Amino acid sequence: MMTTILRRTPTIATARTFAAIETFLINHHSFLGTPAPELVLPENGAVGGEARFYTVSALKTKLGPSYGYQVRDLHAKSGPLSFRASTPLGAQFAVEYSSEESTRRSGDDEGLEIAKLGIAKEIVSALANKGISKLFPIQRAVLEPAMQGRDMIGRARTGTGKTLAFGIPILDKIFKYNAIHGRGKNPLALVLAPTRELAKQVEKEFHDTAPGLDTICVYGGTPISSQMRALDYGVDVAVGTPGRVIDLINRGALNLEEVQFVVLDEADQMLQVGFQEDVEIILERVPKKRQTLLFSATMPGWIRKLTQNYLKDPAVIDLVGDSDQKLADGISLYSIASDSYGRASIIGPLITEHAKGGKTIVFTQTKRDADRLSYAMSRSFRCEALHGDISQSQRERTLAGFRDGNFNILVATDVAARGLDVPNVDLVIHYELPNNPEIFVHRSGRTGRAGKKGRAILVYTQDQSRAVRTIEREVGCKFTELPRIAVDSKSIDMMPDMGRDRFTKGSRFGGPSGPGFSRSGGFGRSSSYGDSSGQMGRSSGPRPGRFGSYGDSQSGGGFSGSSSNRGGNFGNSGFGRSSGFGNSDRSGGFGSSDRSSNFGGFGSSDRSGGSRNNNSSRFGSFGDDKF
Ligand SMILES: Nc1ncnc2c1ncn2[C@@H]1O[C@H](COP(=O)(O)OP(=O)(O)OP(=O)(O)O)[C@@H](O)[C@H]1O
Repeated sequence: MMTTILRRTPTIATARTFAAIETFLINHHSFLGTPAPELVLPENGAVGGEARFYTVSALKTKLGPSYGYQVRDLHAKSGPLSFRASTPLGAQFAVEYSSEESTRRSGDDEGLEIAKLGIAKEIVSALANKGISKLFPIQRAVLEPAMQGRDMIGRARTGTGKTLAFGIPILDKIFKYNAIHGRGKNPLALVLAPTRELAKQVEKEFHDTAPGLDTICVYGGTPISSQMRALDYGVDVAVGTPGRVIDLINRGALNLEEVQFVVLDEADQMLQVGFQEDVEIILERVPKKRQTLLFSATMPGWIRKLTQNYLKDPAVIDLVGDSDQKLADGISLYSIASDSYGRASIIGPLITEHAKGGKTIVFTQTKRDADRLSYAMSRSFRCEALHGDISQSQRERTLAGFRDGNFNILVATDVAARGLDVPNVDLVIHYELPNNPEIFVHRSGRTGRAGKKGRAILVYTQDQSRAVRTIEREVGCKFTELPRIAVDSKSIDMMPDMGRDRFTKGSRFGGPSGPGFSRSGGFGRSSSYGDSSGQMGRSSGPRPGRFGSYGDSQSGGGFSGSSSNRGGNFGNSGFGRSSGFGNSDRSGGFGSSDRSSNFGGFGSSDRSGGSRNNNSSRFGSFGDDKF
């Protein structure tokens, strides 16, 4: 109670605050049957005579320790003076750039000097502490329209700084807004991300960039109560995964009525079927008058059409454009053929040869393969697995250990494909073909970030060679073929089961090449990468061609371009609205164009409770543990 009184108290507390506290103490202690402590007014901090104003810090010093009460300021951190009590009237952000800056902007292709942009000093110095003093191209391109309040679709290659591209203008605007209106309890910005790890990373980048603002990251797999408490103290920015955000809304803990900025990071994934329903539930709670920003390194054609539902007159900032090359510049690509049995055994030699002591991420299609491969490799290397069936606390420990260099090889499902920014990942190995070209771009993009160089190696079976060419065409890249690595039977025996059942689920590239391939109804390997039980499909919405495979269809496997609606129970993987890309008229080629959802099975929830008030519950959850 006292905490609440003081938390809701402006930085300057009046005698009224004291009266409220006094009453509380008397009532509370009479209830306990103990004498109420005498309230000692602070000597310091009084402003003016009889008005008796006291600083909150004086109150905290005096009252907190003396009486054993926890006393907190409004939000966890100190902010600008005054308290924003009313609902804001909409964006009131005027940003002037210095003329010097304007000149620079129109000129050369050097990064803009952040210190000269009129951005809040705190942001400038926080960025400088991180060694960031000039904007990257996407940041430069986004800044002005973002500052003008434009909705936006932003595309730039992996590792080119998209987080700060939307982060800097939003944080700057919040600083300026708070300076005028004071700080409020409800967030002004909401950032949605598809995985917990990415949400955490984005929140950390926001926090590091604006330490004076309060940011929170909300995601499943962690106690909701602490997130509710933190929200109750008030935040400026909420970052989270959709499931947990909805939970918090339903529990009345997260109020989005004051949100003025919404970001969908990895927008093409956030708007894939499954996530999209959750995103829509959330957007219904956000004021219509807002600025919405969609960012990703990949923006398939369908997304542009879909965004009309979410964006008003968006500025499209596309630094990839029609360029054939969709990968980040510094990534060298290699491919290597292997048969299914031998593929696990060649990973070690590939790492030894190509990682050169740096970090490696090996991407598998299934959680089971991630576990098995990491287990098998752990006999010779220090490595760990990361996927959605691992407890959240272990996921966090694993990622932290990988970042810190406690081990250098991470074997992960596509839960790690998007957004993760781990320094010094020198090598990415696609242990199996990804489900679609977007995922290939994102997986590969875990290396070669922020101007650094990196390598990505695609392992394929001989009968997937057509699919490899298709990737080259779609991604605008060229693989350098590595010589086959001879594998002796002893090392295969050390990798029991690896590769034997790959095609019972998993990649939509490539035809069957190993025993254990089982197809149901002709396209059973329809892509779920969780082992999670699939739910039903849903028939709604005219989204074509999402079942296409781009396998080599020697065996008739390339199911291409069902014109179907969403969903269906295909194969053994549950939810089948996965992934085609390519033309539906190309049998066995990429399914036509659209919505290349790459995930089939619905994993269990990112939501730890709360009611779902919407038909999307029929899908089970789309939490990130589906990967
Ligand atoms: N202006 C800058 N100067 C130096 N480093 C920067 C700058 N902007 C961002 N970075 C760094 O570049 C790295 C990549 O940034 P970020 O993760 O935002 O990339 P991204 O474009 O979002 O990548 P992805 O598409 O994989 O999500 C981060 O480590 C970030 O701190």
